[in-house]
Amino acid sequence: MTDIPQPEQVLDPDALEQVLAGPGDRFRHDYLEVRGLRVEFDGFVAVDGVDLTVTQGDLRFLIGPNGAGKTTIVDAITGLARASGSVRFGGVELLGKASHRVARAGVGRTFQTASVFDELSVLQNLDIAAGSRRKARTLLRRRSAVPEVVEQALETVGLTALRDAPAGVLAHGQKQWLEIGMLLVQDSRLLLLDEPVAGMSHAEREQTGLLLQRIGAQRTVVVVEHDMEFLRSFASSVTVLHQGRVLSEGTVAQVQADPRVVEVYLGSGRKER
Ligand SMILES: Nc1ncnc2c1ncn2[C@@H]1O[C@H](COP(=O)(O)OP(=O)(O)OP(=O)(O)O)[C@@H](O)[C@H]1O
Repeated sequence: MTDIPQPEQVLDPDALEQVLAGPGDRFRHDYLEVRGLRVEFDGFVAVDGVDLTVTQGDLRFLIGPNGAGKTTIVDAITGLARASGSVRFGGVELLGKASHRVARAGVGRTFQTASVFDELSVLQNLDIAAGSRRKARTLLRRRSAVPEVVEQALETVGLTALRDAPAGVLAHGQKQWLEIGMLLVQDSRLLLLDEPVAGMSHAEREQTGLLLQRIGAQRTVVVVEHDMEFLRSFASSVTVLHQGRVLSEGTVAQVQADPRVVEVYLGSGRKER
């Protein structure tokens, strides 16, 4: 007689959850909810009661004139600027947390200037971001076995062929992609990207847009950007800020047709970047 497994032997709850959860399911209930966000610098109110809801699968662009408060919002979300109000992601309150704890809650950001280690290889940069516990000596040695998460990130950002190249030799766009890859291996489920296509060629911008769409299909992505052509091609929704407040929000077509947006941001006198 064959030994028939008992139900409790078959239904290991952890294994079952893994089987039931498709690859994208892990992100499905993620959303960013900002309420009444306020940031003050020595009496100057840079962010003045901002509400923002961004759901997983949305590719949200934050735009507005210089000084509108876009970067300060990202700083507040990531624990780099003291703020009041509320910022929740995945049900976790982020305000008041130190930036490393915000990162641990699944929130990653890039800066206007890419911050990769130029003398280390693409792979080593990703390894460090993955928080590998291997000793520095082993970390710096070329290896044959690459963790799957790193392999996947290389593939996603299109840098597989350059994995052993020093990051310093990468083109400007490739460095930005490496930084995005570093957020992926850190398992950031919310990505906040500050002017990711600034200084990129047209071809690099196109590739970056497609990359963000791929990532944005699963994760929650907020892009701070001035490049209107890029926005028109890739944004699924837009929030327009002006003097620390939300001026308008909607699809690209809706905000472009909003007379207040035309007046303060898209007006004929404004030179598009
Ligand atoms: N650390 C700081 N101390 C004092 N004021 C600051 C500080 N950081 C930002 N500000 C001010 O807050 C306002 C918002 O700045 P912020 O950088 O968020 O604007 P932005 O919309 O990102 O602009 P840009 O498009 O030029 O990057 C600006 O008036 C800026 O001078």
